[in-house]
Amino acid sequence: MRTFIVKANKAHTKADFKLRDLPGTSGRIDLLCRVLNSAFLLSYSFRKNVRVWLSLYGPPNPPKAIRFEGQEMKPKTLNPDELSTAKLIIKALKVGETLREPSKEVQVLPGIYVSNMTFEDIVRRTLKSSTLYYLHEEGRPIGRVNFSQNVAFILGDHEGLTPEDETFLEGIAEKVSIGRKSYLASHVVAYVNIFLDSLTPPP
Ligand SMILES: C[S@@+](CC[C@H](N)C(=O)[O-])C[C@H]1O[C@@H](n2cnc3c(N)ncnc32)[C@H](O)[C@@H]1O
Repeated sequence: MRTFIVKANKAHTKADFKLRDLPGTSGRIDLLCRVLNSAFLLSYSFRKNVRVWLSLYGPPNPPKAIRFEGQEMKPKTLNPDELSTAKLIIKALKVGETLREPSKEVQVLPGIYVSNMTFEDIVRRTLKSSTLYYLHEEGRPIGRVNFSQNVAFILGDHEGLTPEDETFLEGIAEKVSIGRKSYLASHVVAYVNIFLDSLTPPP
């Protein structure tokens, strides 16, 4: 299983943004749509062995967590275009508006869940079943890491993680780098997926 956790510190936690101006009005939910695309979509098929957590901390009701579970999602739920993916996030945020409990998850569609879980909740839950890595430009080169079966990768949004996020991750997530340049979050996810594919012999 591969898990990607994106900490999106500015991403809106209510569907109060304009679909036709996602970058300007949503706290960069456009970036999250592209991450989902890179995490799940193959040409003509879909990665069932992937889970994505979007950890949203923007206004007005942080935190919100949206979990996408590849094993449960119907392949046609996620399409390559950004707008239809943004509509899935909007649906999740609308369902999440009624949630009061801190950690109860509610199903939005098969394989898509929303909750009020914090970034720390997500990380602690993931640690129970996966080795955790923090994707960072200055980390250990990805080619020198021995990956186990269940791996989880944390990455930031357009502004990266905060110093507080980084302090929390110290000692629990090794920093791993795909190169010294700062790449787009969606490109990083695509690269990690393709790199991990290359470690597994074809069936
Ligand atoms: C667009 S980058 C953020 C850049 C931002 N200026 C910063 O200071 O973090 C989004 C995320 O992609 C990941 N990332 C970007 N380049 C990377 C690299 N070369 N190796 C590993 N992860 C990278 C990091 O997790 C980063 O937070």
